[in-house]
Amino acid sequence: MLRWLTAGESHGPELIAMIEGLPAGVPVTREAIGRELARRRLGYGRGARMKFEQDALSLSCGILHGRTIGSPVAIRIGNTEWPKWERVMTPDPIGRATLAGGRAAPLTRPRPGHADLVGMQKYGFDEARPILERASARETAARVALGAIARSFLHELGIDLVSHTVAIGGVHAPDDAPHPTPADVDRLDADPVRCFDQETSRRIVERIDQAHKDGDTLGGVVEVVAYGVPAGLGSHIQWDRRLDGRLAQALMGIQAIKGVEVGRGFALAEIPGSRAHDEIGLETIDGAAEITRASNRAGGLEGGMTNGLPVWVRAAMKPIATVPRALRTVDVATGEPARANHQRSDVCAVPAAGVVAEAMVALVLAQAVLEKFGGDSVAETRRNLQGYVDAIPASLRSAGDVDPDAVADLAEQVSEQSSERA
Ligand SMILES: Cc1cc2nc3c(=O)[nH]c(=O)nc-3n(C[C@H](O)[C@H](O)[C@H](O)COP(=O)(O)O)c2cc1C
Ligand SMILES: C=C(O[C@@H]1CC(C(=O)O)=C[C@@H](OP(=O)(O)O)[C@H]1O)C(=O)O
Repeated sequence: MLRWLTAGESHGPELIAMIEGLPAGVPVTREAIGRELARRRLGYGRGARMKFEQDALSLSCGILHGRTIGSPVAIRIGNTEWPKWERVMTPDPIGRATLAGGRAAPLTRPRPGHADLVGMQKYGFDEARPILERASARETAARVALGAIARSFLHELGIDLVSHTVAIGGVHAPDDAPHPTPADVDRLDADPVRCFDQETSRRIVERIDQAHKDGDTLGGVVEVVAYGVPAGLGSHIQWDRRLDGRLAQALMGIQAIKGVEVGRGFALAEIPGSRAHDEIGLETIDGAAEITRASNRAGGLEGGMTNGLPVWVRAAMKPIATVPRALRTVDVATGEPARANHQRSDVCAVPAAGVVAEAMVALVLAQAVLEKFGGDSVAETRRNLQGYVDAIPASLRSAGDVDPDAVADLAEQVSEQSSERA
């Protein structure tokens, strides 16, 4: 079983990530993980901290000469901000009274939308510091590091992922905008908001500038597409084995993600079945008849299982909770109405959330691959996968990838449906 955990506070000395259950032979280097961590720091609209803090990465165990050896992998990501926080965040029982104000001042004005208030209520604290430290999305650096390893494993099996920004602050890429493939990752990462459509990107940057001027924050929507995923990961047998449900939890488990969509998700609820599903056809390819699909509105998942088409999921992020034009709250120290704590913050972290979403999808897919195919070495997993694919009878063979979404087609159907309703 592939399982992973993270530990660490936002302003603590380090984040720690651990993953167990990977086969031996997965290529892993500091450079490759470092590249993924750097991608997570990208994005127009991120706050001051991203400019001066680095992810100080070290690989503690489980990797020898650039490959996993089958034992647990542990990763350490040092917070280079630590020296400034060493006293405030010390694990030693120094007593709060010995700390002066500034960074050490109790955070008694909980921010609406963050974990502050409910965390204080639940864990019995009179200020938010012990809550926000772990609720902070600083933790996502640890997940991205783990995701980099999962990606590498998937890549060995011909599975590759890409993520991109679909919308920020109400500015959407057109439904018929082309979809990126893994070959487009560099181009996407070079874009200030990781959006594939240049005109949308330009308008999003303007929108972020406006929010910044207004002392406001923004959310948005990201999409992850995984190519080369074999049919049959996940299962229809029990609710908790459905891969769509597991992906939804993994995405919803990212800080500030409030909605998840599989394939055309919500749009499918608007149209009749005759227009919503991916019709099955036959095509002769190299002299053999193969099963084809006219579209991929289901996002590569039917009955909780992958169906051999690209897996396609979206996640909606709420706006950042630390709004510069601070929201109304209560100062729990005085019992008086107040404005929420605000020091510094991202205006928008949607592009980074896309990279985190990619990592979470990679981890869940790697877990599902290992459940189905097992293997103590990558070579064994590959053999098992190939054996399974080869054993599918000719009459059930699929032609493989189609266009990932047929979005334009569906958009047309949705607007037809709206005009029918009107
Ligand atoms: C990559 C990323 C960066 C974030 N940066 C900030 C930030 O700078 N300030 C903030 O208040 N929230 C930030 N958030 C969101 C908070 O972590 C989130 O609002 C908080 O955990 C509560 O959300 P929840 O209700 O989903 O748990 C960020 C989230 C992500 C994914
Ligand atoms: C540090 C990261 O993100 C942080 C996530 C975050 C939050 O509240 O979620 C708040 C901000 O931190 P601070 O309050 O110290 O300015 C972000 O910078 C990171 O992504 O590496």
